[in-house]
Amino acid sequence: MGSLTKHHKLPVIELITNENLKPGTESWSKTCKEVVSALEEYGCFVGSYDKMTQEIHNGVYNALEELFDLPTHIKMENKSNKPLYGYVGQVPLIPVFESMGIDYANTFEGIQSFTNVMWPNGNQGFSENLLRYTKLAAELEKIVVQMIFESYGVGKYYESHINSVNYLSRVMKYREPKMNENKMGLVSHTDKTFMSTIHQINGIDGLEIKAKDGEWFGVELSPSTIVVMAGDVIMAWSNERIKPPHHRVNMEGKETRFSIGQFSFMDKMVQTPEELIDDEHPLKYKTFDHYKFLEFFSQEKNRRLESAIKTYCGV
Ligand SMILES: O=C(O)CCC(=O)C(=O)O
Ligand SMILES: [Fe+2]
Repeated sequence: MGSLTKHHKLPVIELITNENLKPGTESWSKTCKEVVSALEEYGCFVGSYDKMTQEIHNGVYNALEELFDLPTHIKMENKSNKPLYGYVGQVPLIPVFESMGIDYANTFEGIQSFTNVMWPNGNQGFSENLLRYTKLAAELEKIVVQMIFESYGVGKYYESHINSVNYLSRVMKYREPKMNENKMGLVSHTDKTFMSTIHQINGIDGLEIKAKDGEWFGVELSPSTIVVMAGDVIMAWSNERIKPPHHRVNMEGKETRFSIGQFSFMDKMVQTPEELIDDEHPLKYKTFDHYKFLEFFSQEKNRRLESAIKTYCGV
């Protein structure tokens, strides 16, 4: 594992309800600039969101501990007909990693149908705890997306974009590595999403980001923060104004870590707005179907491409 640099620090952006989160205010415009500049520089930032309370955080913590304590054969019942949406675990390259996916994660029905597979007799506490977080994460992502659309002068497309977004949540456990075991929790990758949010649950850092200059740096996170990250699909949509950062999880010297990622996927064709195409930014991606892109990426032969999205629909 390469060493980490201290040259970079992920920008922390305060997102305060009733202050800078009201469209049209001066404070909103200032925050839009901070958000877009962080995304253009690092592809992600740390959002310090006042609605992300200790209570919501603790609720997710309890939910995840209870969930991962279930027997493996039950966790493996987490299946989906969408590619890469189900249970992941016991992978030889990343033995410490285990994860489950929850589709339509910000809806009652989505959480409920996941809960019913894990606990056929129901588990209301789990569902409630999780839903409070997934709704919040979706809300935060939508605010950030609105800021991006407005900043790039394409606010008129925001409503139709939001109406065709679905959220997949992935709950993740990285157990403490044993001696001589691979310490990598997740290998370097970019997300195949429009955008992602990541919340770290139990105070164990491990997320690392690759800066534009190629240097890797660690991210320190607290219970009230959520990392907001660009995926491959917003790169195509924005005609490469925003690029997804390579990131990984390193468990070297770490205790068991829990996190929850929430990933946005588009239900309609993804197209670069014509306003984002000009002489300086000629069109770089053809219009494409997000789930077909995911299918493409899920094939073994495409998993290690330099940029799956460029190969899939680059002009
Ligand atoms: O656990 C984390 O902090 C990151 C997870 C991640 O990168 C992913 O699920 O794509
Ligand atoms: Fe990721």
